[in-house]
Amino acid sequence: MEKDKGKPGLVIACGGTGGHLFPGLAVAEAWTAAGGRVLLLVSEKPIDREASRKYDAYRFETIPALPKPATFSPRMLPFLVSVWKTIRTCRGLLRSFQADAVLGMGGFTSLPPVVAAKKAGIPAFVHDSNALPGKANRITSRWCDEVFLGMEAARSHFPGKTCVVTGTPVRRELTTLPERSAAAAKWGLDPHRPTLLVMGGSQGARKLNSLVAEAPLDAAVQVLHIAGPGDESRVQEEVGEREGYRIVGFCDDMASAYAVADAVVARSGASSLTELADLGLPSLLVPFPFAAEDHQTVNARVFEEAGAAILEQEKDLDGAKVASLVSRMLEPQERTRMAKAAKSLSIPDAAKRVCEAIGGLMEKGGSNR
Ligand SMILES: CC(=O)N[C@H]1[C@@H](OP(=O)(O)OP(=O)(O)OC[C@H]2O[C@@H](n3ccc(=O)[nH]c3=O)[C@H](O)[C@@H]2O)O[C@H](CO)[C@@H](O)[C@@H]1O
Repeated sequence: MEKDKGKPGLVIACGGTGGHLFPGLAVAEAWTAAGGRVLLLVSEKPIDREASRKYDAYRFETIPALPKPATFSPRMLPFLVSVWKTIRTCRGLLRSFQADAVLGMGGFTSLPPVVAAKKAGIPAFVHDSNALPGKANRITSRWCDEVFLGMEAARSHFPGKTCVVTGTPVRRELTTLPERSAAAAKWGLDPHRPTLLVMGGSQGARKLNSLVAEAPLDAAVQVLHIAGPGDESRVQEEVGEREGYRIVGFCDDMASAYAVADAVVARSGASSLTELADLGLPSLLVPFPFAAEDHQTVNARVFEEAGAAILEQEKDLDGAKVASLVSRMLEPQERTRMAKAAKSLSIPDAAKRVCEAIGGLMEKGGSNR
């Protein structure tokens, strides 16, 4: 590919899930706005295709998603062979794009591009958005010049590394929401009624969906329920015909969804939490129980301790309890108090901070490895 001379080229590895892709896209927006070029590396997973559809102005390349098997599993050898092959593919991509820096947004999909950057003598960075960083990022950080963090709580997990708390980048479209009335009209909802947004992360959440579907919510409360790809019709069956209850599969207009919400029931993935903090939305957080090392509980605890959220484990909930907690969050005084606490956790301009940190290191003369 022709290099657009003078424009610094950043490769962003952000495949595997919305929690990597969307912050990666936010960095792409900030980097190009500052005059740079970007190449986004995603996986072949359907969620990456679905979630990146709206962003076709950017150049995307796919590399394999690399789920790491257990250390002594017979699948370890094929995994290492795939990592090695993907590092070679990435070296070719970095060369043809004439990359000046590489940023991994998490997961083992970030490892090969970061290692390829080290081999090419290009500065490399990793961003971790969770309070308890993933194993992949802890390993990948060994090849990185600096580590960017979404939350201060993660710092102690990267001993000996230079860590910068940048916050987690949020897409530009979520920084200014549409009018509530326009958003309500889009979803066929009444802007004057209290509205609950239900979201299970970019890949949905079956059990959480059912808990809300069976909750005997106050009749005045409307619901916008993002069921996730593939779970829409099952949730619709569970809910039945209920006035003021909208169900969608994957939502490609989160700005309109947030604009109509007064309170949220959600998993506690880091990007969702960052958005709730930025927008000052009270939440009932139900961590995905099988998330690696239970990191979603650690994330949710940060919000619970700040008074921004109610934290409940899925196993301790039933429909009736969900309904009572939702009523509590929607009570005006409680809602205001929680909204303020959520806002206090917001780190604005995270994408800009990431870009400035990368640019700063590039100016200092690139990789210090
Ligand atoms: C199950 C699991 O292990 N999930 C992890 C995954 O994020 P996962 O993708 O599950 O969840 P996150 O909350 O981090 O991100 C969801 C993102 O998708 C967007 N969205 C969601 C639904 C939808 O229909 N449309 C849409 O655009 C949200 O606005 C948000 O930006 O990586 C995160 C970052 O390491 C972790 O914190 C999560 O714990």
